[in-house]
Amino acid sequence: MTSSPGQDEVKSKVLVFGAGNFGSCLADHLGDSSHTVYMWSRSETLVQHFNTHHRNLEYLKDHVFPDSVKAIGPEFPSEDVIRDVDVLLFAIPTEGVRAALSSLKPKLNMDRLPLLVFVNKGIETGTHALTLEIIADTCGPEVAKIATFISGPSFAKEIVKRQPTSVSVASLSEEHAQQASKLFHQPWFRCYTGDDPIGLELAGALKNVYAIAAGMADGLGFENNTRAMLITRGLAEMTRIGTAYGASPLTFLTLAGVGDLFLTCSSPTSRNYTVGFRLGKGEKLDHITETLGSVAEGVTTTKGLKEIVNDLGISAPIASEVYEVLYEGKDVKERAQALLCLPAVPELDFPEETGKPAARLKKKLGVV
Ligand SMILES: NC(=O)c1ccc[n+]([C@@H]2O[C@H](COP(=O)([O-])OP(=O)(O)OC[C@H]3O[C@@H](n4cnc5c(N)ncnc54)[C@H](O)[C@@H]3O)[C@@H](O)[C@H]2O)c1
Ligand SMILES: O=P(O)(O)OC[C@H](O)CO
Repeated sequence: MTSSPGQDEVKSKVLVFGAGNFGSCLADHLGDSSHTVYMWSRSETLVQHFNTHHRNLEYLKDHVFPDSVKAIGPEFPSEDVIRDVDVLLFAIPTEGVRAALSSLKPKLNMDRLPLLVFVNKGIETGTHALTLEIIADTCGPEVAKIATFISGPSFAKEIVKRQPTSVSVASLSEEHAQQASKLFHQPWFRCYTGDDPIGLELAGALKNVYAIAAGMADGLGFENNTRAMLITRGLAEMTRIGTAYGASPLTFLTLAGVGDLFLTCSSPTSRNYTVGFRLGKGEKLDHITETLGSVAEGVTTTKGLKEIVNDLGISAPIASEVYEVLYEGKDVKERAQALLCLPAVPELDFPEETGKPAARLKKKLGVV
């Protein structure tokens, strides 16, 4: 596939934080589009091997990366490197974002901020903060207001094979959402922009919890009807939570919402689905996470989501059952049966009170 006419001809310097599946996949994607890419890893062995062989020792092992991608590390990137690039791309799990941004902040040139792109899909445990809030806490509201977020149905191992993929790109700043879209957009990686980063973040984080539920159902031996039920009722639940939070309900019908929910609830390529499937087969959570070899953000997000749902005082039966299995040691089969025995309710019910958490967050950012 050739590049589309009229795409961005300007070549950028990009620093990717995280050399896992998605960090290296996006480094490859941007390097392929002739941008200059630095990829930071905390592993010295990975850095040396990558720069010698153009391969990642730990993730996407079969893939050969273009010369335009150089690994750096294991030390956190220097101020010189950070101030020299146009784009900072964060592809590390949500639990690591606060520490990374705290190290970054003193090195940022606040008079000439780079484009900041976040692709993690999770809710922070303890604070139950979205990444938008973590950015505000660590780097200040001015940085959060221009931060951009990418989410959608996008398995790293398919992107490196140039399987046509589409994602949602959102920011409180339309200008910056456009910039991020322009940077990534290719015929095989199509970007659609939006202005609801809170909804996009919630959609990307929550679909991981429902992917665990879908995996559990498959692991227990349930078939296609059951998976379709979980996807659809999961979407209803995500939309109810997101609307109560203050996101647009329509965001849950985007690539970042139903698109990614479909993908991760129906494929063993999904790590979250795999966690659920293995739980459904009777394995213990600790053993699964120790042997998975990569992060499944839904596991920690289930904890943060529980607090959000409790604070909002709304019904989220599927997420609650996932929480009970993961964190209260309840039996998967017994919790699935409990879900099936819930009384009949109206199919569509939106929360009466909406918007408080998003309003609080926007106030923190100085956005009306
Ligand atoms: N893999 C995918 O297909 C995919 C697609 C879209 C979004 N994502 C999201 O991207 C994020 C990263 O996922 P991934 O697939 O690359 O995970 P991964 O487990 O493959 O790699 C994570 C990387 O982050 C690094 N890391 C972990 N904790 C860190 C910390 N505290 N500080 C700095 N670096 C740290 C690891 O060393 C590793 O390089 C997740 O939020 C995931 O949901 C992944
Ligand atoms: O492997 P998962 O479950 O983390 O899913 C990866 C991406 O989020 C798919 O879009």
